[in-house]
Amino acid sequence: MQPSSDVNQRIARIAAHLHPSNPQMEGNSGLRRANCRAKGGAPGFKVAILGAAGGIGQPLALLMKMNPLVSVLHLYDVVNAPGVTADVSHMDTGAVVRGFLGQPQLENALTGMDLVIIPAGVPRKPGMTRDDLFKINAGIVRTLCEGIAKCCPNAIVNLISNPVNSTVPIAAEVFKNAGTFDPKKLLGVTTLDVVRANTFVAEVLGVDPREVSVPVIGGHAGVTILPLLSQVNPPSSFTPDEVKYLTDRIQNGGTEVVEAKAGAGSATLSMAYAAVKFADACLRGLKGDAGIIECSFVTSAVTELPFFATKVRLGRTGAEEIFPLGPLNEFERIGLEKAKKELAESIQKGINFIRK
Ligand SMILES: NC(=O)C1=CN([C@@H]2O[C@H](COP(=O)(O)OP(=O)(O)OC[C@H]3O[C@@H](n4cnc5c(N)ncnc54)[C@H](O)[C@@H]3O)[C@@H](O)[C@H]2O)C=CC1
Ligand SMILES: O=C([O-])CC(=O)C(=O)O
Repeated sequence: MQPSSDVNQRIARIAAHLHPSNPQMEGNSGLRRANCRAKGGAPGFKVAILGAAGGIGQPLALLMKMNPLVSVLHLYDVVNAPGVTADVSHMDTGAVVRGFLGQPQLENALTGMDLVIIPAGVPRKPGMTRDDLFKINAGIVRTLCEGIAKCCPNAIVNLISNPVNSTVPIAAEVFKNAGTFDPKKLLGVTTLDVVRANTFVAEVLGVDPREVSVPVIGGHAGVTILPLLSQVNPPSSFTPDEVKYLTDRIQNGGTEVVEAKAGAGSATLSMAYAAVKFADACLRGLKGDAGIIECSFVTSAVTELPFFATKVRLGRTGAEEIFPLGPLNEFERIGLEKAKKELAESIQKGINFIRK
């Protein structure tokens, strides 16, 4: 193992000198862009993706580059950021793209950002739980959040890295230690559970998934993913067999993809779609659009747990209103108790990682 300072110095040298043909990379002179009279300062939001060269990061970068609310897009990773940046920067959409490679460039990647999206970390292989990722991803999330606390403490954070049930508490502890914690601005991304629920419910009902809205509460792993089929919009009824089938499939949607990919990772394309759906909702909230409601795993008092996913209203300052669970049927009440038990342990594990 090389000492990390050596590795960091090597990465900095690579970033500064080995990509002279890539004027979007941090560390280059930028002469070409200056010669091109690049405007800069276009209206819109500044967004960073941390883990931008990964399976989620790349399609997420593509989709965020297409978002008209984004004026500046920073792509950070510990590998392959120059290639992804060069590629995405050629798209003829408004956002200016800049790349950042390795820890020495993390602070520049984060400075001035309005929204930071984090899909950095390792994905599951068949047979693993999301909690099996804790060992590696907890440390990655801690480092990245320390950077956010220092460089863009007011940014909204969309946390994708698993296990979300633990990484969100880790991020909260890091921000508390730094004195920058704003519970409204830390949002665990559970949108893929809602996207899956809408899709599977629409299949059962034989309708267009765009017309279906299923609240999914709790957390983002196994039984902590609790779809509220009694609150589907438009109001729909399901047989007990349908409820069981749908609940199982929604709770195990991630595993379904992990097994189908057979060792090549977990959901990336549907996740990038879900991440962009959620990030776009956050940006519309920041812009001042009214009535933006999404499910998210946030600091919450709707149960006795310190974090819980429910519908939230997104506004200029983040998750401005957290909605209660609403009326649950007997099946959902039993599911809620199971979800809370597992969630309590995962949350505590995240908190302990920073406190102990
Ligand atoms: N919240 C959700 O609904 C979902 C979460 N995930 C999670 O998202 C994470 C990423 O998944 P994939 O993109 O498929 O994995 P991947 O392995 O394809 O990409 C991860 C990227 O993170 C980068 N990375 C690693 N350490 C880093 C660091 N310290 N700083 C910045 N970047 C770093 C890697 O270089 C890689 O490019 C996993 O933890 C996965 O479990 C995946 C799907 C859904
Ligand atoms: O299942 C996984 O490991 C990735 C994930 O969180 C999902 O697809 O929901």
